Amino acid sequence: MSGLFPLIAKDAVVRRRGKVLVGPVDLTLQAEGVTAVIGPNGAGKTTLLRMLHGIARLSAGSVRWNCPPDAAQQRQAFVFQTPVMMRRSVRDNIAYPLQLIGIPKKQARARAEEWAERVGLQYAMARSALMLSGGERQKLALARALIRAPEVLFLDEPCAALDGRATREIEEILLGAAAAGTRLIMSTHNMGQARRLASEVAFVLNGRIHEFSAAGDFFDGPRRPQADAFLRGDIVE
Ligand SMILES: Nc1ncnc2c1ncn2[C@@H]1O[C@H](COP(=O)(O)OP(=O)(O)OP(=O)(O)O)[C@@H](O)[C@H]1O
Repeated sequence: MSGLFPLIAKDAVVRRRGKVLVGPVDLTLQAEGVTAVIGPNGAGKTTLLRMLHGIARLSAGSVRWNCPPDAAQQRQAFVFQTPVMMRRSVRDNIAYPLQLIGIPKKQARARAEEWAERVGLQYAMARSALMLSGGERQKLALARALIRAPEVLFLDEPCAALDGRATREIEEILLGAAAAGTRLIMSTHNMGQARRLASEVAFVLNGRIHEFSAAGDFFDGPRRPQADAFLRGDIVE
């Protein structure tokens, strides 16, 4: 099986109702690292992630992985900002992606147990997923995404509205996934989180990638004035 990377976007544009939401974007992502997508509200971070993942229809340009699109899709997962829970147990929710690809229920449930333990949800396996707290829901969403060992995991604000402790726990899971070889591409409003996790930063403003740099360089001294203003907490439009 060939590598998924590089991911190459060329002049990629997502337009809806005559308005450009993202683009044109030229971006090459390599196999290594954790990419943080940052920028003000409404800048286009979510749309950019959806575009790269292949679930936002392109209006122009291209987004290509190093393998055919169907195969690439199978090798990725996406954790949405507000994950959808099935009205079933935590165990069934985590096991579901494996059942979808034909793994027998018993085996899928055994793997779900392993993942519940890794994300710290083993105590909640029999509970309805609808009863979980925000932090628990995110852990479930991560276990459900990681159970198929995706090569790439997109995350849209995985810690939005979580407190410090839940954020730390989620970050530990993410670092574990990255160490195990999953490529992370995530949006975040939390600059502390971007500093802790990211090896590279894409700064998005008005649907364009204004700056794409190694995280250390970006946080030490962004090249673009808008990025600098954003990091200082100014309102950037
Ligand atoms: N399907 C759609 N049709 C029309 N406009 C949309 C659609 N989806 C998003 N938008 C608009 O596109 C812009 C970018 O939205 P997006 O959610 O990508 O930004 P964001 O940077 O993720 O924002 P936030 O930080 O607030 O989550 C916003 O102005 C939003 O209202």
